[in-house]
Amino acid sequence: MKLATIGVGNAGSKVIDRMVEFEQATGRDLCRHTLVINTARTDLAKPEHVPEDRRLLIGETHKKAKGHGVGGDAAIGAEVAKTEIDEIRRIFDDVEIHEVDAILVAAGLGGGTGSGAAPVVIEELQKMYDEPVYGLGMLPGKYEGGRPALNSARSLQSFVNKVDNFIAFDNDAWRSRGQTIEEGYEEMNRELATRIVTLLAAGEVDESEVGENAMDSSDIMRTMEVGGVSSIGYASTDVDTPDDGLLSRFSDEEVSDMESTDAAKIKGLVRRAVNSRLTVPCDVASAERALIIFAGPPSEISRKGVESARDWLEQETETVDVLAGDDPRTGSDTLAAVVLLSNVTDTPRIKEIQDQAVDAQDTIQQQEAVREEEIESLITDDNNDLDPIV
Ligand SMILES: Nc1nc2c(ncn2[C@@H]2O[C@H](COP(=O)(O)OP(=O)(O)OP(=O)(O)O)[C@@H](O)[C@H]2O)c(=O)[nH]1
Repeated sequence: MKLATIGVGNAGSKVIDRMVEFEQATGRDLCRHTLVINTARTDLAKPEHVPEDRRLLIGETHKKAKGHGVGGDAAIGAEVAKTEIDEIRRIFDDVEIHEVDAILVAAGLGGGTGSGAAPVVIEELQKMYDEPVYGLGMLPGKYEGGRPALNSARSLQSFVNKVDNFIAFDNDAWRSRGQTIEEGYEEMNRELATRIVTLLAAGEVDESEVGENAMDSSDIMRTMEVGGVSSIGYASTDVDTPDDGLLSRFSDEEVSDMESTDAAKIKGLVRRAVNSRLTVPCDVASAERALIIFAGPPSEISRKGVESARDWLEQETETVDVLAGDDPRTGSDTLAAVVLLSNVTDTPRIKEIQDQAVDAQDTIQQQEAVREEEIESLITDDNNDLDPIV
């Protein structure tokens, strides 16, 4: 697939930056256009792989943002994006839309810029283009507290209603002990970039000289067209590509045994991808559609293995809509299986965030009411004998 990628806010921009890094390191060419949008000048300087002229600062003249971010206030994030929508639209004008199959908008949903501005950007993109717009959202950890949970629960509604498919990443599930927050985010962003690029870069070449089992962009888009929330599984293994003539040295029986081992390896890789940490933990059986991509040297991708892996996933997901195909990467020293579970409706973490958000909203409302009473009582004398000057 060929993508235009847009990072909104700090987390969204960092993930897009890591995607570009990963695709360059692995010889892929997924992100044909990149753009990052932020309300904080310092955060806008962080990406290492996004050209200077593809970074847009919004809210510089807003009385609260002033180029320093919106401090977690999603309403300001949305307001700033709406006010500067002409500027945002102008920067999209440079995107040669016929060169891309889809647009991906990434954001951390716990902050103010990502949660507030990204849905405004998505709404505009949907008006401007016919191509699908996908969302990629990082859900805040429970430990971050009520405000990020409230931002993300509300922003999730906007995202899912406006995008063609929303890929979720749960920071809680990916948190490791013994790391600073920055180290943790760095690792998460690399893991996420690996999954997204391995998935979406399949079928990026139009005139595929490779076999008929190659996954096509339209297959990926078909799996995602059901909308809702999606999760991604991934597993990889190192490969030792044998000499081409190696098999001829073995008997037919030996070759057949080796093929069964290869098939078992392929199936095992897919089981590992689904049973290890998904981008957002979910009940696999609640997926509406699924897709498996094998990225690696063609000689490592056993046909029998692909078929049995697909059969296995059909049973796990309880759906017949499971596609499996290759992304041949000759010369690659890894074989990866990436599994897209599209429209998963049973994701406990989203329920948890909503509960935390409702509690936070109640607390905020109560605190506001109490605060007004307390200020009133502080500035009023006991018998209310005094009047304000103006
Ligand atoms: N996975 C991941 N999540 C991050 C990272 N940085 C921040 N987050 C998450 O994203 C949320 C939003 O943080 P930021 O992206 O810094 O905030 P913002 O959207 O720029 O908004 P403001 O800072 O309020 O202007 C946080 O609550 C975290 O949950 C990151 O590098 N990786």
